[in-house]
Amino acid sequence: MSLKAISAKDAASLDKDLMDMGGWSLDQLMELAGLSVSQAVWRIHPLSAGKNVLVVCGPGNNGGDGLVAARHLAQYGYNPSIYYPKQGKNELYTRLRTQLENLSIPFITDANFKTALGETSLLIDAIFGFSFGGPLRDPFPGIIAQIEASNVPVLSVDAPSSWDIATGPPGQGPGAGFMPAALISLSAPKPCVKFFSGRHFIGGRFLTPAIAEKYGLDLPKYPGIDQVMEVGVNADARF
Ligand SMILES: NC(=O)C1=CN([C@@H]2O[C@H](COP(=O)(O)OP(=O)(O)OC[C@H]3O[C@@H](n4cnc5c(N)ncnc54)[C@H](O)[C@@H]3O)[C@@H](O)[C@H]2O)[C@@H](O)CC1
Ligand SMILES: [K+]
Repeated sequence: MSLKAISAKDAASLDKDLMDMGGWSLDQLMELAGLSVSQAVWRIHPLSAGKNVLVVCGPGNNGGDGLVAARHLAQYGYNPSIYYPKQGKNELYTRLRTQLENLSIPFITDANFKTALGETSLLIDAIFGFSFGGPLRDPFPGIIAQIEASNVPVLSVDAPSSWDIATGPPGQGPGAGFMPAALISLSAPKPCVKFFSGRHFIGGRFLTPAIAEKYGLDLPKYPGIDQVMEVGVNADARF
């Protein structure tokens, strides 16, 4: 199955429509987005495959999705840890951080990132989503390069971080060889999905038929009560 993609501009506009006209708050959308990320983890990396999950969060809402996912993962029995090198200003992130600290979920330091990378069995890339625009600014070139050089399987949230949302991986430098093992697109795939090979999921079960029609999207047919649906698998998939 392949779902229609949405541009970065339309994805931002869709979120704005949901919040300005649809009665949604950002907290609600992020909660469902993060919940779907946690369910994708359960699918590709059950507890029996390893409980340590390193969640790398960026400064925007993609990072917020990672914080929410980490909370759910802890409730499922995983041992998430968070690397949050540049916390954004929105008070929502502070509240999400408090929720995680109250579950004793560790926030690791810059100095401990390399060690944490060596100790995890899965990395969630919640660094950048559809608002990313290259080139990478500090401290992210070094972080992406370390993730790329590691053998840790990665689940990317909404887009592989460092990839241009329209044109995919950068031609050179950090991210040029970055290929996450799995990707969860939120609401709809972004155009860069055509450069991705691996297991592909869709999540963010909150679109209405009217919104889907306005943006020319497919409404995913989520089975039962699932918040996530697998939409494609490439022969190279590493899970
Ligand atoms: N409808 C949906 O599907 C929803 C999507 N959400 C998430 O929200 C994301 C979009 O969030 P945002 O618009 O906050 O943006 P992002 O989280 O994609 O990134 C924006 C942040 O990254 C920084 N940044 C951008 N380019 C950079 C570069 N080259 N080097 C260093 N830093 C850079 C910006 O300064 C900003 O702080 C989506 O991708 C998705 O993960 C949810 O949280 C809410 C609902
Ligand atoms: K990402």
